Amino acid sequence: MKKALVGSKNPVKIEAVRQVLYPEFSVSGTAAASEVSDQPFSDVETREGAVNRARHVQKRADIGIGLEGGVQAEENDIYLVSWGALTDGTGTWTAGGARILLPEHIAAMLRDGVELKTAVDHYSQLTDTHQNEGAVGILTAGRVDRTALFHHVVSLLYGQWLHQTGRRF
Ligand SMILES: O=P(O)(O)OP(=O)(O)OP(=O)(O)OC[C@H]1O[C@@H](n2cnc3c(O)ncnc32)[C@H](O)[C@@H]1O
Ligand SMILES: [Mg+2]
Repeated sequence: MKKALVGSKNPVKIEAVRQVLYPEFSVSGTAAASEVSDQPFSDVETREGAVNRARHVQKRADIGIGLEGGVQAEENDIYLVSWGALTDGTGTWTAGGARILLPEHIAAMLRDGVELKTAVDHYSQLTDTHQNEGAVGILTAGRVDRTALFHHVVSLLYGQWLHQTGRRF
């Protein structure tokens, strides 16, 4: 079986990739440096983190996948953003996920330098939300959780790869 390696140990990221790639690929995750801030603060930085993670892990698998969460400011608002990258060593494909407005209480903590996962745990009075429903799950009353958000991103990545390398339309 071909091997896909995810550049993270976060179970929600690995599960999102497994849902899309298994059984065509075996799927596992390992720590990989994003080489960006722990809290990426723009689409550019978040995308770069995803690409770096994917490239680092691809050397140990057939395809490498990087998924990165971040935030992007628009006027006075801050949005949660998600980016993904897939590389097979010959090319790299990228895609972004849905974005959602962060409540002002969370946005204010981010402006003070607090990491999103800490702000969301504080806001929700829960723990380890980033490895479970995620900010998006909390903010949508469970309608869209973090696995579902990354699932969509991974489908976009895998679909692009099939389209351009497998010539499937
Ligand atoms: O172990 P890794 O793969 O690093 O997983 P992570 O949960 O830290 O996720 P990211 O590094 O991709 O996310 C960057 C920051 O944004 C936070 N974040 C992003 N999306 C989130 C979400 O849906 N819920 C909670 N925190 C989120 C995350 O916890 C980090 O503080
Ligand atoms: Mg992280």
